[in-house]
Amino acid sequence: MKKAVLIPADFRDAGRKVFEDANIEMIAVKNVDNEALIQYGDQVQGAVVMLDQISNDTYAQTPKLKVLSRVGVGYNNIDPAGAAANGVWVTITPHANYNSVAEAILGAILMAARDTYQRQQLLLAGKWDQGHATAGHDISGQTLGIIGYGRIGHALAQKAAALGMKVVINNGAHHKKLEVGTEVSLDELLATADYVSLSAPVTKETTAMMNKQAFKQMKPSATLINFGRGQLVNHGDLIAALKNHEIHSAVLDAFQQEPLPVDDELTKLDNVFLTPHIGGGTIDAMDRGCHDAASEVVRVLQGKKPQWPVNQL
Ligand SMILES: NC(=O)c1ccc[n+]([C@@H]2O[C@H](COP(=O)([O-])OP(=O)(O)OC[C@H]3O[C@@H](n4cnc5c(N)ncnc54)[C@H](O)[C@@H]3O)[C@@H](O)[C@H]2O)c1
Ligand SMILES: O=C(O)[C@H](O)[C@H](O)COP(=O)(O)O
Repeated sequence: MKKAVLIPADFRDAGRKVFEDANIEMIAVKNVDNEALIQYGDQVQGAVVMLDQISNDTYAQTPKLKVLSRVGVGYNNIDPAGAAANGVWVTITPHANYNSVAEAILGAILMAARDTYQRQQLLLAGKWDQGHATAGHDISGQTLGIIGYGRIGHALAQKAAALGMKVVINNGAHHKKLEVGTEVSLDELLATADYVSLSAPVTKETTAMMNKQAFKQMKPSATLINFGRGQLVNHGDLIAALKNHEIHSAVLDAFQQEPLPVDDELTKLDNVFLTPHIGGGTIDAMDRGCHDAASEVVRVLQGKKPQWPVNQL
């Protein structure tokens, strides 16, 4: 009997072709979430997952399921141990989007350096404010603090250094050999960086690591950039720090609650720039991600170990 997988409706052709070539049937649904997994639980051996939360209770109703393949890197929407306990691999696509995210962060820095978004808002409101005193800084010579020196952090460090930024890096307790930049303590990074960029995973240590205390340690002229996960930041403390001008601004692509409620306090501030989790969402990255995610499913359904598992069976 033909094997079947659950895919999101917008799954790209680059991934569909991998399934077609392996003669695997695709069942497309709007969101591959608990509801869809339960609905097709007696049919599918694999599923491609985006950012929907998958609960451990679901596996009781997915007897054939062997693999949940994430298009993306963060897997805080799935419990890898819970999946493994039910005989389900969880895989990610580590090569697909790190450079795209690094480019997006670089864009955020360049834009924040000139308050570009805020200046457009003023212009559109009829205020031609050329005010030189508040016209921002060159990024060359400024300090970028990178928290989380993995794939994204490394790519970002290279790009920022090439543009003349001073780069300081903190990778928690995991020391890494650096090609550019200097490893510093978290305290030093927060105190010296003009831009603090988050690219660490969500763990016990990193959850809400950017809190009231951390914002007080940052320079009042500094910008927080979060293209990691919303859970890294205490939402209420960030709003207070922005309102009280304890930090200059924030560029945010990830939020504690996604979608960000349209009436969230953040949306009312004029020193923020918000995007809907698009850091790794270029067409190129999604083509690579869908291709790699499908390849992982095919490997598992062919009885092989996946290339990029985040759990072990
Ligand atoms: N906005 C987006 O679209 C988007 C896209 C891709 C990834 N992400 C997020 O970015 C994160 C990083 O992605 P990546 O591919 O670089 O992952 P990665 O695993 O390559 O790098 C993460 C790095 O963080 C380090 N780290 C762990 N604990 C830390 C701590 N307490 N303090 C500082 N550093 C710590 C790790 O040692 C590792 O070097 C992902 O977990 C995901 O949540 C977001
Ligand atoms: O499709 C999306 O929502 C994202 O582009 C993609 O899933 C990125 O996920 P991440 O790499 O942040 O885990």
